[in-house]
Amino acid sequence: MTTPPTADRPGTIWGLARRHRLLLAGGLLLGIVGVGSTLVQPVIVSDLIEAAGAGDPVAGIIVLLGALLLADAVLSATQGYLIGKAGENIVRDSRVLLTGRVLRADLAAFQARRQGDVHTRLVSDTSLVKIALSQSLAQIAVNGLVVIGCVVMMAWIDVWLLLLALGCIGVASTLSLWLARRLRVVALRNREETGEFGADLHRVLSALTTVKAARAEEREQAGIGRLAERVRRSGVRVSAYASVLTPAMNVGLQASLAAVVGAGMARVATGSLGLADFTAFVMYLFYLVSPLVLVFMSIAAYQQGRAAIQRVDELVGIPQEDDPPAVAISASGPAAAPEPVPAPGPAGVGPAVEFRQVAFGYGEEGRDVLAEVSFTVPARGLTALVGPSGAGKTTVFQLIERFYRPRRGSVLLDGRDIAALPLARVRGRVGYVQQDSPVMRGTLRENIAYAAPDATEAEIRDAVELAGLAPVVAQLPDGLDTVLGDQGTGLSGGQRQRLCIARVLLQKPAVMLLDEATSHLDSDTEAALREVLDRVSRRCAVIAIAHRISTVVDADHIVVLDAGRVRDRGTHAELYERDELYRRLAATQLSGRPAAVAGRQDAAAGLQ
Ligand SMILES: Nc1ncnc2c1ncn2[C@@H]1O[C@H](COP(=O)(O)OP(=O)(O)OP(=O)(O)O)[C@@H](O)[C@H]1O
Repeated sequence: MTTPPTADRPGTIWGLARRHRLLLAGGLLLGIVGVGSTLVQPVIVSDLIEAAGAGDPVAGIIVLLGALLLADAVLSATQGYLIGKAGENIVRDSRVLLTGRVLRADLAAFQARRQGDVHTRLVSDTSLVKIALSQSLAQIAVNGLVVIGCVVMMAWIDVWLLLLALGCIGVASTLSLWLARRLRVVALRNREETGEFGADLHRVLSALTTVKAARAEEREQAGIGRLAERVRRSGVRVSAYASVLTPAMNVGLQASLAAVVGAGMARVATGSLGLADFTAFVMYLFYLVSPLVLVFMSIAAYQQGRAAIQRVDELVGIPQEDDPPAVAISASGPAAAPEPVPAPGPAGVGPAVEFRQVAFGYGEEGRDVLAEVSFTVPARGLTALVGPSGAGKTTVFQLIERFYRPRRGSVLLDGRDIAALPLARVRGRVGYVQQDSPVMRGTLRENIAYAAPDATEAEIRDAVELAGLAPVVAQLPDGLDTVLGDQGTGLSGGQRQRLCIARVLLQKPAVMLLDEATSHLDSDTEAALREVLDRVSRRCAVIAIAHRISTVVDADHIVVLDAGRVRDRGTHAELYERDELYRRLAATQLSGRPAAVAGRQDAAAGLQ
């Protein structure tokens, strides 16, 4: 279920970095000019020594040296700013890209991942991407150039002294490169473990009341503490490799400095090397030290960043919900534009939803949760879906929303296979009040208008009124502008259900799905809401999963699901008469009352 690469999906983080190549190149260019001004300084100092020794005027040389030092500082500051800006741009782009990929991810692929790990990749791994792609690479490039320049100038002054210096530095460099490679491995492990830590924290915090009620705080703290300890251990290993890297280089450099000073002084004493040249050589060696150390430190940072890039890239590749392509591509080139999606038929004509021989299971290998399910839902009226727990009722709704695709058979909306319809169209025509009444942090108004952000104030108030939410809003200090906490804290379960119903009413869908949407309501509120649904069902199809007999009795059609199969269809009276499972459900699960009483009352209700 992957979406082919498109123009707005560059594929990798490197693609994003290329978008900011101008800034990166500008920064690099300034860095290179700065390198030039750095490299020329020892030559000028050498000239200064010679001029001073010969008694020539030195003022001009001193001014030139001062100007070079100033230029060096300005260039280095501007370079740092440009590279930093490019880095921030890359972080923003990668976060926007990742957010889009995650929001449009195939639901099964998304659910297979740990949510906290996704969060870690989005928030902290993207920050490391910046360090790798902008700062580290720029440091490696600019400081690498300084190193190369110094080596060239040193070779120009005295090749033998250079070979001596490089011999000592070479050993240290080889060791440092090996350390850098090891560092990448441990850094990747550290990122993975940080992801696991985030995932577990997310698991616990999203079920905090359950943790408290189960008195599991200590157990959870200990478990998360163990993960934190694993992160600490791999983090310490990262620090160990990173901190050995610089001293390893330093030792090599100091050894080479000692060797060069010893051998160089001997050469100066014999007169085979001039003092001015020797001074310039030693200056280049000093200039080499910190860029070389920086190169290796940047390699270390880059290796850590690469681990993050790998994780970010992997998340970018998450399978996407497949939308039918806008233009079909055939072997002979682009085919004609796709058929236009027909507008819904006139009132009451044709079924709103139809299941044709649908089989479905979660995951590639999972068992069939639905098998050969066929039924139709008229364009108007209330259709109830009943069946024992686990029969597949919610799954039916998820297929209508096209959260998942059937393994076999087809789901039709307005007579069209939803597999061929644009997702936005399917979800625009279907309103879904979910079982767990999801409400987000934000105001009541934002939550209600979530699926219809352009709704007018009057429309919002109508929906609030219809959903029976008006008395709740009236009691809240800021009315519709009251801010709700995460998962809608601040509202009761029943109030959240009404909010979700208002949200869907505002959307004015052609098909309204209600999954246990009235289970938390008291009987008065439910009766009022049933009247509303009755009215709504005169202008659209309402499909309700209900355990309450009151909803089922009123339904125009009832579909009985059992173990993923349609067992029977009919009205309450018909089913009560002929279906043993339905009678049992009506007597126990549907009513929650003792079988004998429920049977009497329900039969009476059904025969009304
Ligand atoms: N995301 C999922 N991944 C794997 N299996 C799932 C998933 N969701 C549901 N199932 C399985 O699919 C079957 C049908 O679940 P479904 O939620 O559709 O039942 P239901 O009839 O709505 O049950 P209830 O009345 O208890 O809500 C169950 O056996 C369940 O374990």
